[in-house]
Amino acid sequence: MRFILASASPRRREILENISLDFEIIADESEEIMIEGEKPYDTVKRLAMQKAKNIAAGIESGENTIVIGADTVVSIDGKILGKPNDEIEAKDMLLTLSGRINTVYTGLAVIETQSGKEVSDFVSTGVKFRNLSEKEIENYIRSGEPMDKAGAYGIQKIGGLFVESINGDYFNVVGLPLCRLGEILSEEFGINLI
Ligand SMILES: Cc1cn([C@H]2C[C@H](O)[C@@H](COP(=O)(O)OP(=O)(O)OP(=O)(O)O)O2)c(=O)[nH]c1=O
Repeated sequence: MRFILASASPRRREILENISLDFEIIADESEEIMIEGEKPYDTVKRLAMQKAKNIAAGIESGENTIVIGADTVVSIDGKILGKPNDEIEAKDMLLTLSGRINTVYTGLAVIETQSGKEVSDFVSTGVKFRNLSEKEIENYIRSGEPMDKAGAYGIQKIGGLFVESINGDYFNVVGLPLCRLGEILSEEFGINLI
């Protein structure tokens, strides 16, 4: 079985490398469009499926291939926070997150090329931030870390200094809900990673 991760995210890559899965990376470059009023779990499932489908469409028939797509957003106050467009937006996001609980949603999509079977799901994790000072937010933005991350933070690096606790799967916050992925592969595709 051939595995393809349809993602440019180094975090997702690392999570799969850590379980010794033999996989290739083909990133989908298509635009991620937000739809007003769409629920965060629908957004992440839709975008994960878009990424997986775009890559699966380019796979030549031959070896049976599993294509995995994922998409992550942060949600707070009923609003979806994607990646910040600039440092001002990053600061706004971090001020909003300070001292409160946000919910991270990651959508997963798995496609098997030979059967054409498609499965998608999502996982959510609550993340509690301690109070952040203006100086800490400014220093964090200066580090460059927030700019390519949903909600303007990365729990796995410097952003971990802000996270008091989480409720749910840590890997889901980083961008790939590993436990759910293993379950989907086993239950829906008969593939056991362990
Ligand atoms: C909340 C949070 C997000 N993130 C990252 C995960 C994702 O890489 C990114 C959200 O952007 P995504 O659009 O989900 O993914 P991506 O653009 O990095 O990669 P691709 O579209 O090719 O799959 O935010 C962290 O690394 N740590 C965190 O704590």
